[in-house]
Amino acid sequence: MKVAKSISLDKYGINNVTEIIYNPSYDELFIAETDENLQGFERGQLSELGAVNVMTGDFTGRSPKDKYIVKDAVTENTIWWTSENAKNDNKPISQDTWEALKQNATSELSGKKLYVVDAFCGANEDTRLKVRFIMEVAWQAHFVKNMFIRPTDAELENFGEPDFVVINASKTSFKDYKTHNLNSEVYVAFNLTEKIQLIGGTWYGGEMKKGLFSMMNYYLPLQGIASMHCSANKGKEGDVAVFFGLSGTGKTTLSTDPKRELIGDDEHGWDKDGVFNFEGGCYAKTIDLSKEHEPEIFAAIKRDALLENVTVDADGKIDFKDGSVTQNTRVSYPIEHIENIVKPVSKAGHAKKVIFLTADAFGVMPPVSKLTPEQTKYYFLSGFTAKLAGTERGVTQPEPTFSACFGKAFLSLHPTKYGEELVKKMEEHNATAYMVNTGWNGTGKRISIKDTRAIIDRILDGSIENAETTIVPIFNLAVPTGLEGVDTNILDPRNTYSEASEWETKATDLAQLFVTNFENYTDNEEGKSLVAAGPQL
Ligand SMILES: Nc1ncnc2c1ncn2[C@@H]1O[C@H](COP(=O)(O)OP(=O)(O)O)[C@@H](O)[C@H]1O
Ligand SMILES: C=C(OP(=O)(O)O)C(=O)O
Ligand SMILES: [Mn+2]
Repeated sequence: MKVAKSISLDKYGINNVTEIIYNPSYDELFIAETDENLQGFERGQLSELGAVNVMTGDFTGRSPKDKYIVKDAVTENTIWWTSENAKNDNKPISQDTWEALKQNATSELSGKKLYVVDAFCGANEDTRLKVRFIMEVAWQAHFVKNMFIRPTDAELENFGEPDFVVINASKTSFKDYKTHNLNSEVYVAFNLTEKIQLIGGTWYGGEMKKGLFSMMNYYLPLQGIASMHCSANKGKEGDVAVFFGLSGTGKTTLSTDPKRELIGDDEHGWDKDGVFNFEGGCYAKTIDLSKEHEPEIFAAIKRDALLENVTVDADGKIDFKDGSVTQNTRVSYPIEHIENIVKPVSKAGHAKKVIFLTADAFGVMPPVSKLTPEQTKYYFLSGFTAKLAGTERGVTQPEPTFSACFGKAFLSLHPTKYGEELVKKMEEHNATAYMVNTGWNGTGKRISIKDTRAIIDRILDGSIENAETTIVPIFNLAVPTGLEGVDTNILDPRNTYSEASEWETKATDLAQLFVTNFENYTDNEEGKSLVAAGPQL
């Protein structure tokens, strides 16, 4: 323990704590999480790459159905609440239910030896949250140390009172959920007045990371700052690119580019000075991970990285191909495990290129399209992709989905708010947008990482602007007819089918889904005017 601190957890309702391990070092965490006396999911296993692997039990992905926000004077008129006509994951709970959940979590943690980790969410001092994580499981302390911004000793000394507190009681769950009309024993609950997140019943690390993202998505747009579910990197000329996309579309894979400095792989803000990371680490998918296709991520899996739900045999040998526990196998690592990163603070200038990643399981979308400003707004609000199996509970097959702003599950405010903030920044800084399909085409196969990387290179070096384009009908998307380093046969998706009419049938079906989904946004003039930028039947 570098900083000796006397912290009382009584104010959170956690009493009689026997010991507090405060901001432990990586070495202390390693010893604690591999302790042979640990049982069950608490115990990590050392793998051949030096990283410890942990299993998270039933919950190997987020559980959006168990997410709740206390509806009170602070949130009543600000949160984008779920409604019968427009369902989302922001389900209201009463103060009474909150008290019951808090009682459940705090009584689990009372009387125990606990870990407390203080860290930052957000790279900029003026908008970051000082977050305190409280938990009884060592590897969870390791996870948040990897994922959030690690304060220096001096910053820790002056940390003061946290802006937000996360109480993780994953070992217990809420048996009395039916009385309170909740979905299950599991809870991921937020109180914006008390500024506390409670977790019970799920061990999935992603709940802590994405929970705070939802909170940044609340606070930043209200201050006129774009808050984005995207990765970001910076080229040699200082040129910044952001890559939006739902889980599994390639944010982490494609932003980790040895030619460019990584800013971050998942959550960013865009303010008057530029793009900045919320996090201090990355959370990469490891299913089918190969040294050949993703060498930087592979190399990041070493001591201090933390594997989740990866198959490791008794000798520590890893099988990244095994998805028998979940398709959503993961590794978290501090961003410094990637060699080419923006240092010392994960921030850079304004973005010039905005890329929307979609993993289209229908085989309709072109691998790359140039978007007009109107199409940019339309496709951002639509947030089309296929949900891949695993990251959310219950999703076992790729499912076509419209996830507003490419991150509906994490939006605390109405989607149009995120659209407004993004468009404002893009217009101010002359940024252009592209849609990149990292999913499937008429061949039935996923577009190769190699082709996608070459497409991204041509967007980022600007050469795509010189390419001739053709308009793909129905969607009216401009696609280049040739790009250096990219298989020409795949650029127009119609050419990947033996009969172009097969594409047309699928495209018509998908266009219908777009049109229906966009009805969520046509209750005002601005929304109505965007319909013309979408697919036309
Ligand atoms: N063409 C492609 N582009 C990007 N990723 C691809 C592609 N084909 C397959 N993949 C795989 O898809 C997954 C993308 O996941 P990831 O980059 O972690 O997504 P995200 O960060 O958006 O959740 C990785 O497992 C990657 O290996
Ligand atoms: C960690 C998650 O997302 P992503 O795949 O975008 O990193 C998640 O949705 O739980
Ligand atoms: Mn990711």
